[in-house]
Amino acid sequence: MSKKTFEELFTELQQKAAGDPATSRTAELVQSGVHAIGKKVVEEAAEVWMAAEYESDEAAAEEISQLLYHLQVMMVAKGLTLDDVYAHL
Ligand SMILES: N=c1c2ncn([C@@H]3O[C@H](COP(=O)(O)OP(=O)(O)OP(=O)(O)O)[C@@H](O)[C@H]3O)c2ncn1[C@@H]1O[C@H](COP(=O)(O)O)[C@@H](O)[C@H]1O
Repeated sequence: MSKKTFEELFTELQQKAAGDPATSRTAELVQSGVHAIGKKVVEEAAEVWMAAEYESDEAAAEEISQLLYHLQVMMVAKGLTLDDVYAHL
């Protein structure tokens, strides 16, 4: 299992965003644009809900990680930083 913090993942995604879509899912998603990323955010959010209600804690944790990943991709695509978001916490 790979382990990284939320902040470490965000730094990695910022670097990957301008990379090769053939080898980076992040680059592929960022190039596909906010509309396509938004659909993934909604899809992953629904999967979090279903896993939390009907599946194991491990499955819920995995779906939550995928939602956090796609939220970060949206932030990168929009040019938002962690501080932009943390300002509202
Ligand atoms: N944490 C993630 C991560 N979480 C989820 N995903 C992607 O989200 C997908 C999960 O969504 P789905 O189950 O809907 O997958 P899918 O059905 O194939 O998606 P669609 O193509 O059909 O939309 C996974 O298959 C991955 O492609 C992630 N892709 C990358 N990362 C991390 O991001 C970093 C950069 O990755 P690359 O940009 O690929 O180099 C690395 O540290 C990765 O570990």
